[in-house]
Amino acid sequence: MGDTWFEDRTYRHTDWTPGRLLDLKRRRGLTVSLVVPARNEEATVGGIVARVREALVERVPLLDEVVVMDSDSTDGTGRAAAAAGAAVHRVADVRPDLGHRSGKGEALWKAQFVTSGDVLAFLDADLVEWDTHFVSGLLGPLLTEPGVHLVKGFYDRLLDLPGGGRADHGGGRVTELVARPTLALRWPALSGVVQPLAGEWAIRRDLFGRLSVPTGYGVELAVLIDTHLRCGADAVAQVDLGRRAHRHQPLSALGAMAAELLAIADRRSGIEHGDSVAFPRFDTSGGRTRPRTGTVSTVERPPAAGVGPERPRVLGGAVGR
Ligand SMILES: O=c1ccn([C@@H]2O[C@H](COP(=O)(O)OP(=O)(O)O[C@H]3O[C@H](CO)[C@@H](O)[C@H](O)[C@H]3O)[C@@H](O)[C@H]2O)c(=O)[nH]1
Ligand SMILES: O=C(O)[C@H](O)COP(=O)(O)O
Repeated sequence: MGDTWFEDRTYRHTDWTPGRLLDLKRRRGLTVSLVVPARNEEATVGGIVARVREALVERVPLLDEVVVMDSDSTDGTGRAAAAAGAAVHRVADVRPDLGHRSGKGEALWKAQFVTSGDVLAFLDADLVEWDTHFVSGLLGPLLTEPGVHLVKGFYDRLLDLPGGGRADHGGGRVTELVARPTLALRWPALSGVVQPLAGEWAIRRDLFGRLSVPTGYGVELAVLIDTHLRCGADAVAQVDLGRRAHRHQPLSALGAMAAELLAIADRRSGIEHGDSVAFPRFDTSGGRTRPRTGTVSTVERPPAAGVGPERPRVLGGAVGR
């Protein structure tokens, strides 16, 4: 790790008040879009949008738009988000000429076609312990340091306990066991990043538009590594946001996420696995353990800046001839 990266590029959300950030934003003439990717988050997305809008649109207008990317939800996610005041886009309906993939990265990539902010900030929709400084806190380094292009949030990751209640630490299992060790071994300049997989991050649009984007959970790791490779570690900053709790995925799902992250990291080290990796799971029902074949997609979208305008749809005929 660069000797001084952590000291030079680590901030606390309390370093700036929202009012100070608004002043800086106006002086820099920048606009900010908040993007919330959501797949089946009916229980939480409405409350998240409502709180963000109240604090960061109505009270202190730091955000120019609040957009929810509805990622193939089968519940009332879109309705709840719209009722709370978000602009809602179904990912599959955005730029249909480019096809549709499932996954969180796809939602973030397509968000570039339906937002206009100079800065894009991201916030997960499954948060259960958080506050609106998760968004405003990310903006400080981007509004004060011209050399910073990507800001990651970090926090204590709480862990739900089996009998109820929450431990103050212990969440972020893939972060601790896969992402951070991978960075330490392959890109030690990034080993001071506390939460490389943080779903709360912000990036300048002109950089995001130049990066290829994994369609699944590899998006955060890829953006971090690629920002470092293109612009150097000093283009990355991190902000302490306090404490965070979210809805945990089961360990079996996290194994697939880990496999995807390793493949994405391999690709950036010159090891290519193709569009998917085989990742078996084990079925232990009936007292016997049997492997069930499974695959994890490692597809990436090309940089959005190189994607041309939407081709006109010709009713009843061929497209774009
Ligand atoms: O196909 C999907 C899957 C997830 N999400 C949303 O993305 C956010 C994070 O997804 P989640 O399944 O809760 O991921 P985590 O288990 O929390 O994974 C962590 O690690 C991932 C891999 O780096 C990051 O993408 C996440 O933001 C980070 O919270 C949530 O709002 C989801 O609704 C989608 O929009 N589409
Ligand atoms: O960031 C991670 O490692 C994954 O989101 C898993 O988090 P969890 O262990 O808190 O569920």
